[in-house]
Amino acid sequence: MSTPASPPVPQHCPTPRELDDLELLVHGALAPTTAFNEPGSPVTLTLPEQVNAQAAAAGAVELVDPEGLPLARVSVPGGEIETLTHAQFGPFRSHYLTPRQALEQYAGRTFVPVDDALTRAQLDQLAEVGPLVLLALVGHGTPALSPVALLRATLAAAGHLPGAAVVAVPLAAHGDAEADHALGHRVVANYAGHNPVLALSSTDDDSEPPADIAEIVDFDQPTPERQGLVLFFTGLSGSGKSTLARALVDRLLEHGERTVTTLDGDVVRRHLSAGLTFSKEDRETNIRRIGWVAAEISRHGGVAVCSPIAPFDATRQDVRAMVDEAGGAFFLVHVATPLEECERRDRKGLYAKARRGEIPEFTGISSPYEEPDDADVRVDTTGRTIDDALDDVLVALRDAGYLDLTAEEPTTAEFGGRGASADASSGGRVASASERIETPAPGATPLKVLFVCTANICRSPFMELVARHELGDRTGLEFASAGTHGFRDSEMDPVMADTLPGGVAPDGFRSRPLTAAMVEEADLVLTAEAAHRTFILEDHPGAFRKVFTLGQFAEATTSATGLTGHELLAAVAQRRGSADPSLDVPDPYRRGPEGARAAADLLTDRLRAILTALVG
Ligand SMILES: Nc1ncnc2c1ncn2[C@@H]1O[C@H](COP(=O)(O)OS(=O)(=O)O)[C@@H](OP(=O)(O)O)[C@H]1O
Ligand SMILES: Nc1ncnc2c1ncn2[C@@H]1O[C@H](COP(=O)(O)OP(=O)(O)O)[C@@H](O)[C@H]1O
Repeated sequence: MSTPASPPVPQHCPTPRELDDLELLVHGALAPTTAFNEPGSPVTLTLPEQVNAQAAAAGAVELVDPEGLPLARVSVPGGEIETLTHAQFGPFRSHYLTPRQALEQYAGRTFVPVDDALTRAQLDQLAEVGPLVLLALVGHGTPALSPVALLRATLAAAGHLPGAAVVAVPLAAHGDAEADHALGHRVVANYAGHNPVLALSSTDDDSEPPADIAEIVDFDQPTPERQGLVLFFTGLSGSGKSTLARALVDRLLEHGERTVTTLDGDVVRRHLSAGLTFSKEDRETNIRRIGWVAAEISRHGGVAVCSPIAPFDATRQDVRAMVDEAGGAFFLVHVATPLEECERRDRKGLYAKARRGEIPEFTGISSPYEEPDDADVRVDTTGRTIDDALDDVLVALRDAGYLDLTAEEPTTAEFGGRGASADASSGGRVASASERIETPAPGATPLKVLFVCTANICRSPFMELVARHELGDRTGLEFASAGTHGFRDSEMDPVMADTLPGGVAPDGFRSRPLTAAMVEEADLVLTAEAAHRTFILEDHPGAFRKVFTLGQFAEATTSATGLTGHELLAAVAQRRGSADPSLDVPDPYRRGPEGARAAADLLTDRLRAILTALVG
């Protein structure tokens, strides 16, 4: 009879703190402690419930590094360690010695524990001591500098102390100052053996590190203007997350000093999280993916603007921790528009469907939304303009010391010349902003205007045909149109065509879907609705200076009197208002002759204002 197979030993990747502890344990640096979870010891290993159950059944767990390399087998219960592989990767790996190796190589030297960048005064103190080993205490959670920066700074310090060696010791922080102090003593004593240990005198306030070390510190601790930043909007569907995030991204792009990545809930679900459902588990996966990408962006000093619902507090905390670990700052905006208002807006008709039971697990209706109590700012958008609501976010961002985007948009030189005010502090930005905009002489090149609606059969052909009729080609303006979801080669909708003014025939017109080349080629893109503008900017964020809704552009031109053509475009690009959906021209398709007439009137009014402004 064959014996039953023993259950497989589960694998587990420990936290960075536990990995550091593992390395010290297998190096004998924590002697006499040689195992995890000894009574009263801060050196603990916590296994997730499921792994723990499997490990208990198998009698052990295999600890792997983040890439899956098996490092050690740990008995469960017991915590005794059998080494499988020593850690092989990580910056400056060759400096990670065991106490035994350090003692063999550096017998007779003075051992100096280092947990911060050394100052000139400390270097002067050490220069008197003789042969040294600098023990860089570079475990996870080092308070002053990141582990790799502390090691770099210690290596740089060794460059100031002829003959000094550097040994890296992954002594992590365990969140208990007293226990960590005792642990530090023990580890240093194990490395130093019988050799002398020198505790550095606490840093003299006036003494700074030398320039090469200061540079390493600066790089590791970027000023708020250079630190990566994750702006995370959370709130119910329809609360205004995407709208505010989009407006904020515009401001960031206008500011021009940061790289910006947008991670909108809907957009992420079409790409990064395609296929995920709205179950609690899938929502958590979705948010952790967003958090992971955002954290990586922040690691490299970028700004990530995220706007998912993110209904669960624990997942938002996970994202905060990921960003924190990556050295970025996490700024949480709670778009706290109440459910009643979101449901009243119901832009996508989803609340109505959810109420009818057609969408299960709909946030706020049949799935929970946990309100954050750790938001940096809380904005209820009810009854407020987008600019007004955005202002709350901008003020909070400024007051928290991250970014100041509250200043008026920089004014162009052209506007300045016409009496608009630009204070001295924004002078530099005025110049750079106007330099970025190409303003060819009026008349030098035709100005290409592209009208966009959904299917390119009602509103956008109306605009194209009427604009051409009113102005013709003689004014140096060219008109075209396309649809965000347009069919190819359809005729203009006959009901809408009936509203065309006398003398304008729809005969030769055929619809076409919008392409990237069309957006690229146009000098000005005018959309019927804010949603069309959003659609375009999602794929062409850099086009934000030339894509406007018709209503938005018409409003903006009223304050740019005296300018025409390309100059007018440049000016509006600088000081445009928001794409407020209340300025949209609603879709007349299948709304009968009355709907068509209403749309035609609205379009004609706005078009006249715009054409008059463009040609002067
Ligand atoms: N069941 C259910 N519950 C909530 N929302 C739903 C649901 N089904 C589809 N949608 C649409 O998906 C958008 C929310 O996706 P998110 O990825 O932001 O949600 S989550 O953070 O994973 O909970 C959300 O978009 P926003 O309105 O932009 O928030 C909805 O349009
Ligand atoms: N002050 C405001 N801030 C943001 N959105 C507003 C505001 N007032 C009205 N709205 C409207 O509310 C809707 C919010 O939709 P959206 O930004 O897509 O929300 P979410 O991304 O949270 O689902 C938009 O139609 C927007 O125009």
